[in-house]
Amino acid sequence: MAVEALKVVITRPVTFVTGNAKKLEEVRAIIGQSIPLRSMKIDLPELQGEPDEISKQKARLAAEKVKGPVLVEDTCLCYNALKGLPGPYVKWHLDKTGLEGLNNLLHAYEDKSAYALCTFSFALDADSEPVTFNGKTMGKIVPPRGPKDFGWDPIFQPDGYEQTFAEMSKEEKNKISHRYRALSSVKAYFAESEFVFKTDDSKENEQNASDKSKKDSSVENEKGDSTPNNESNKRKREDDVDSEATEEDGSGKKANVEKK
Ligand SMILES: O=c1nc[nH]c2c1ncn2[C@H]1C[C@H](O)[C@@H](COP(=O)(O)OP(=O)(O)OP(=O)(O)O)O1
Ligand SMILES: [Mg+2]
Repeated sequence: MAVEALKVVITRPVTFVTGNAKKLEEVRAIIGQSIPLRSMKIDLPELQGEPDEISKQKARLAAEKVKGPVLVEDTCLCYNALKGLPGPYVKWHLDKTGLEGLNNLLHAYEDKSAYALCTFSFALDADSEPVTFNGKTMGKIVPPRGPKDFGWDPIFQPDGYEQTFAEMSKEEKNKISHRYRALSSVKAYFAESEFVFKTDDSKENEQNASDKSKKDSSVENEKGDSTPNNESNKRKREDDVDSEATEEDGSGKKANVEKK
């Protein structure tokens, strides 16, 4: 039948590939059960270019490693006075100069307005062209306020709010964030798509999810954790995904997509 013929059966959950445990936490909270999702910690290269291209390229690299359907995202913090910079390079600025440095970048400018931009890409497999989804939240850059457990949250105050992202509850941030907005489009895409998930390891995913969220919240700020292969890691950032969510999660399984 014509309708049947358009369906694409996906027999493995979508693998969200990230090295950042805080992102993963938010993605899980926002996506809920709407898309079968597992996670894998791979530190994909920090690429250069326009946000959509960076995100698409991340998806291609992730799909090559996972050999199955993947979701990735790249996050930018864009200052209007600096024509969108630091943008995708915010991670380096944060790592090298911290929140104060990110704030001082705007010292010479009146205009403190900025936006947070999240760009997700989904790739069915390494040979498929990734599909991209954007979400943007407008705000301004302020001196740091609130807990410092996730990136530049303490210096970003969204428009219409007196609190920075860091000062808000997770629930509140997840209702208005760049990530939430981009994921709304991701969810709509899957809801309207021809994809039918027939995964048989949903139990395993639930297990992964609850294990990880427990660990993520308990390892913050801790250095030198006890993960066996961690000794050679130079510095484990507080927002790294727990290395337990390793490549073991998804590799070694066979073809995941079959067209009807
Ligand atoms: O909602 C957010 N609130 C505050 N800070 C955030 C947020 N989302 C990402 N960030 C930080 C993490 C990194 O310093 C940079 C984005 O870089 P980005 O390459 O996308 O993230 P990442 O390398 O940590 O993880 P991934 O392995 O998914 O690439 O902004
Ligand atoms: Mg990255």
